[in-house]
Amino acid sequence: MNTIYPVVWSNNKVLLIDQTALPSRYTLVEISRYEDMAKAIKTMIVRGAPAIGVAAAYGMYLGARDIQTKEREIFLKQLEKVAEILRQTRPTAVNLFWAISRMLKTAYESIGTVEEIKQILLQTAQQIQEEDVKTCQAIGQNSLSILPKKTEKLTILTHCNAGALATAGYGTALGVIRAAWTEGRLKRVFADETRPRLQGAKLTAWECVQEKIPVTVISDNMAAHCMQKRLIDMVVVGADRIAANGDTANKIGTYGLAVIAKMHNVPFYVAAPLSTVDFNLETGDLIPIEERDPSELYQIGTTIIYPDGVDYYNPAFDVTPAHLITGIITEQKTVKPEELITLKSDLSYH
Ligand SMILES: CSC[C@H]1O[C@H](OP(=O)(O)O)[C@H](O)[C@@H]1O
Repeated sequence: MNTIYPVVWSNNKVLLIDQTALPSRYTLVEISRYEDMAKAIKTMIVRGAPAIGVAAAYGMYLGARDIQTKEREIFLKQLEKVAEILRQTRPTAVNLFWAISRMLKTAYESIGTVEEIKQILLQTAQQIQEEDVKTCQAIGQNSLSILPKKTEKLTILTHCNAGALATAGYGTALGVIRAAWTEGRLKRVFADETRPRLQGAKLTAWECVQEKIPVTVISDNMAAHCMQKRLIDMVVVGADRIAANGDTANKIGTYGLAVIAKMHNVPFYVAAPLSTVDFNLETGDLIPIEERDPSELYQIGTTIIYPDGVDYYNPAFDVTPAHLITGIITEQKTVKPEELITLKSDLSYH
C-alpha cells in the first residue's frame, strides 16, 4: 500500500515533500502562508496536476486564515485576491483551477461567521485531498480489466511522474502500475527519464524503488527502440488537462510516445481523474501550454550544456490527439476518448 503523501496538513501548517530535492534528499518544506504555497507550486516543489490542486486548496485556506476581518463581503473580496495569486502559478493543469473554484464556491455558499467559513474551507481542502486518494485507487482498480491479456507478467512504460508524488497519494499512471503489481500482473516498469526536468528518472524511479517494483530507467530517445524490440506491453501516462473530445495535455514528450506506440500497436492509455477533464474545452488545441524557464534546458545541476548564442524553446507539455489514445482510465470506468463526454454528468464537482 502506497504511503507517499506529497502534501500533508500537520500542526496548523502544510508539509510538502520537496520534489526538487528527490531522489538525493527527502526533505519537507513547511508552508504557512498562501504566498509561499504559490511559490512552491510555481517552482515545482509540489507538482503534478492533482497534487497542485490539493496544494492550491490548502493555499486558499492559508490565505483565508490570514484575512483579518469579521465582515463577510470584505473577507470574500480578499479571498478572491488569494485565488488570483494561486491561479497565476501554472496554466495547464486544470485541477489547480478546479480546486480554487471549489474553495471559492464553498466560501460563497457557506453561511455563518467569517471564522466559521474559514473552518469550512479547511475541511473542504482536506476533503479534496481525501477524495483524490480514493479516486486514484479507483483508477488503479478500473485499470485491471484493460491490462493486456497475456499469461506472462507485463512490462509497462510510463512517462514523467504521475505517481503518488503527483497526486494526493497512490497516483494515476502509477496507480495503474501499483494495482497491476499488487495483482501480480506486473513484471517491470520502464520509466522515461523525461527531459528536461527528469521527473521519470528522479521521481517515478524513486517511487518504484521505495516499493521494490522493478524499474528500468531509459532516456526518452530509447522508447522507440524498446517498442521496436517488443519490450513494452503497454504505455500508461497521466494528464494535466483533457479536452472534452479526449485530446490530452501531458508532459512534453507524451505526444511522441503516443505516435511511437501507435506505430508499434502498443496500447496507449491515459490515467486521470474526471477532475482533470475540462469539459468546457472542445478540443486540445485550446489547452494553454506552460512555457518554463530555459535554464531547465541548458543547465543540469551547475553544468551548462548549451553553447552561447543558441535560442530556446521550453514548452512543459504537449497535446496527444484522441485518435492516438487507446483509452482513458478514470475513477468511474475506462472509456474510449470519444466516449469521455458520457461521463460529464458523473463529475461530482466542476
Ligand atoms: C497525475 S498528473 C501528473 C502530470 O503532471 C506532470 O507535470 P509536472 O511535473 O510539470 O507538474 C506530468 O505532466 C504528469 O503526467
